[in-house]
Amino acid sequence: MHHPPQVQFSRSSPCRTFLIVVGTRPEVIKVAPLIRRLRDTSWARVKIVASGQQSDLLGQTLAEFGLTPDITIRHRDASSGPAQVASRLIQRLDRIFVEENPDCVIAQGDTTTAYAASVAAFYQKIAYAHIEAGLRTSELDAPFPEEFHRRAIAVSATLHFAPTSAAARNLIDENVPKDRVHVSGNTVIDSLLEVAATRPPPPAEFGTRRMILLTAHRRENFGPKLRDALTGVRAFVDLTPDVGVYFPVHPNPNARDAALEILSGNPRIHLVEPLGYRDMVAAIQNAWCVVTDSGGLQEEAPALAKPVLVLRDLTERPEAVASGVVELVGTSREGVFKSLYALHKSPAKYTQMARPVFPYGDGHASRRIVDALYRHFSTAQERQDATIVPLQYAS
Ligand SMILES: CC(=O)N[C@@H]1[C@@H](OP(=O)(O)OP(=O)(O)OC[C@H]2O[C@@H](n3ccc(=O)[nH]c3=O)[C@H](O)[C@@H]2O)O[C@H](CO)[C@@H](O)[C@@H]1O
Repeated sequence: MHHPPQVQFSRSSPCRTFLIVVGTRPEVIKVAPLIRRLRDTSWARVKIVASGQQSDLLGQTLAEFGLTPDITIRHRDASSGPAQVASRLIQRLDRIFVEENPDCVIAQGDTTTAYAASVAAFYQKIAYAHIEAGLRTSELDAPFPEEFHRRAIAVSATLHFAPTSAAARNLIDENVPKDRVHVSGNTVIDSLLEVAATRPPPPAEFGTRRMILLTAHRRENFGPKLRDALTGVRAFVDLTPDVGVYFPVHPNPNARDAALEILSGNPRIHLVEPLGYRDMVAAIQNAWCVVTDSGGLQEEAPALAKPVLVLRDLTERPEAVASGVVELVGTSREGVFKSLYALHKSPAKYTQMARPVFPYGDGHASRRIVDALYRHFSTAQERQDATIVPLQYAS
């Protein structure tokens, strides 16, 4: 990955307008550093559209990052299946895109919001920049419906910002033109390193025990798979007195009900409300290991040298698995129990998995994206007028 030059733009450059569409907590965490960098330029006008895909978590995360949406989509219809949300959003975003007439729509990841924004942008012939492009599992329905969203977005996006070279290769293999694919790193590492550097204090319940930081809310795990996986965690913790669990429980009732039923009643297991990002980073930094089905945590925990056991059979993030710091353990009770037991029993295994690795970025992804956006959306004359100042990077 090369370090991009910092571009100082000519004062005479007219602005380009970017509409950034977000709908969920992880999208906000991942676009916040990009919004800040774009707003720091003299040539980009940025507007935030909050899609309302998530209600509370979206608002809380925007507030934590000091972001105020310029446009908020409110949903009178409470039905929340992907088809209902996608169809409502395509219509609403279409109208917004006509009214705002941006030069480019930017969206992140694989949510219904990112997908609906790509369809609406396509119909209005507006450029679409996809952040975190090219992640793929080999199965269209795992994760569901996110894998479909990613693949569909790639068909119509104008610019594809891939976090890794493997993700870029996936896109090129799908015939995305090479010059539209940029390996930027994942912007989540920009957010993570910035917050981690402030050394936020650990949550009160952490104490001195070895704490498992647990999160689980993937739609394809809801039901028996999630219950099995949580039962494996419970059995391990009941048998291992020096271990505890810290579980910020997702508000989705499918996740919440299973968590309360299976994990309540052990004083070493703490079920807590979703954490703000600062508290979450502190929890990762102070955890013994992370057990999760989340995508973001597979990217963050390796950078903070924490072993990750993934409650899935497949991952679109093979890089950290290949480094030996992330293990796919599936969702069977025995599999989850055995993996935790092995990590606890073998200091050599733990040391091998508790190494800092950075396959997903170096904290400078947003700079690379801003630089590529400038190169794409400026004219040759504007570029000629601009002064290019190489950035000094800390080693
Ligand atoms: C299928 C898949 O992998 N899709 C992913 C999915 O996101 P996810 O699975 O990563 O979603 P979550 O687990 O909800 O969020 C994670 C983030 O939230 C932080 N966090 C968590 C709990 C908490 O209490 N407080 C917090 O602050 C945590 O540290 C992390 O940064 O959609 C994204 C958007 O498109 C995609 O990028 C991404 O591929």
